[in-house]
Amino acid sequence: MSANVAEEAGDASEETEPETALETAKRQLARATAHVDIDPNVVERLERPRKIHEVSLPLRRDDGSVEVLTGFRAQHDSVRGPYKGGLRYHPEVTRDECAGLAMWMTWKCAVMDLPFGGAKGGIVVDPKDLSSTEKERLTRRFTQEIRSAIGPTKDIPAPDMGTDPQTMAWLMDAYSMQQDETIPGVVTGKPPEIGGSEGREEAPGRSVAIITREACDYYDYDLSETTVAVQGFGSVGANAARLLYEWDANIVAVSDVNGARYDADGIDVDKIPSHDEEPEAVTAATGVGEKITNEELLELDVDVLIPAAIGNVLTEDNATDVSADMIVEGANGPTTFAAGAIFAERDIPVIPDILANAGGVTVSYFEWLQDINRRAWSLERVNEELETEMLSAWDDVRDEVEAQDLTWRDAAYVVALKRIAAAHEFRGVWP
Ligand SMILES: NC(=O)C1=CN([C@@H]2O[C@H](COP(=O)(O)OP(=O)(O)OC[C@H]3O[C@@H](n4cnc5c(N)ncnc54)[C@H](OP(=O)(O)O)[C@@H]3O)[C@@H](O)[C@H]2O)C=CC1
Ligand SMILES: O=C(O)CCC(=O)C(=O)O
Repeated sequence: MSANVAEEAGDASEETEPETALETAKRQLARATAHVDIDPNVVERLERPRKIHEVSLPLRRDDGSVEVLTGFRAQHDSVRGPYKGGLRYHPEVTRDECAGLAMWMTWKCAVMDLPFGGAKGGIVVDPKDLSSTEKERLTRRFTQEIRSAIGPTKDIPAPDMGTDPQTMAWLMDAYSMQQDETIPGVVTGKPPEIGGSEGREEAPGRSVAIITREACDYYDYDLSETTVAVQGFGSVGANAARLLYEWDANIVAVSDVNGARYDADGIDVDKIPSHDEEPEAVTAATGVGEKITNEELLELDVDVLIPAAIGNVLTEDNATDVSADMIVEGANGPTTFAAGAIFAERDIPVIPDILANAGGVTVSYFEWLQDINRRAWSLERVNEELETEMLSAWDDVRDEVEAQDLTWRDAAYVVALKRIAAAHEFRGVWP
């Protein structure tokens, strides 16, 4: 273990409370700044979001009753371009979670060298409790409430947990109606029929698969002999699992919210519907391996573990029991700061979310370009350009890992912070 890593691992023993995404993001930032020459005033500015919009959302239910829900849009930093990031519908959304996720979007866009800053939004609601018409009314109301904060050159939402291309279509339509003109570039992740990009839905999972493939190559694993466990079978998890399966990896476990399916001989993941095709279908898939819990999946003795569902699943409580040789983060923030330190101490490489799942925002950028030019790209072109961008980001991060003997997360932060610091330097942050 390197001196840097050993020093960082020492912090783990003090962790007691569960971390919020914002706390994890701030601790990660503080640790990474030690490895990059950056003005402390810029760091102080980056420790907090620039704005958080909080809105009340009256929702008329189909039965006529009314409920008032809460929504957020956190905007972290826009020095490199308009704010960019997903919109999440989930019962555990909080102000701090949106702030932490917005921070991660700033780093993610900078790691990929995209001309965007970071944002994230959310509504505190269980989307499984909403009918389609309720979800549409809620999305239109949210758009109405945040209309002055978003726009193609201001802040561009996209899908995240609990939202999908249809949600983005409603958002685009509501915004366009308010502005009295059709403005496709206000959101990405729309259906291709209204200016969305081919390949956007599969993109975060595709990038997770590409980065897993590169990491296996780097650590000398033959992909066809690599065992992989994937938590979550949604936009990220299912697409990553399916592509890795197509590339001959041995997917031994996949999961949904209710539990996981495990087969040491491998699972044909094409036979299981994704969350989008049918929620909770993994555990319902009879005849596919044995049923285990999500907690057991995280501790399976596999080559690669891909947490691709929710945040904070790898904590100091289970980090010592994780038996995977490598972790590739499909979800945002699946590893707490304390767990990250334990993995560093145990020499388990963790390829961070801000690199691994960045294919989503990268194809969102392609979509934004297509909207500006009013010209669609073919799926083949999208996937080719995504591959190029992912390999270039992988090389940038790997170079920092090797140059400074850093963890993969610290190295990705260094790549991002150098670019953000340079932009702040040129633009000037002080009045
Ligand atoms: N969509 C995107 O563009 C991007 C998403 N991400 C991140 O990836 C993660 C997953 O997002 P996405 O794939 O879009 O989400 P989806 O809503 O498409 O899928 C989520 C999946 O996780 C499962 N799940 C939900 N809650 C739990 C839980 N408590 N324990 C275990 N599994 C659970 C769901 O199961 P079930 O079917 O049973 O509900 C489903 O399989 C999030 O962290 C998101 O921020 C990152 C980059 C881009
Ligand atoms: O596509 C985007 O703009 C953002 C996707 C997202 O929210 C994420 O990468 O976490």
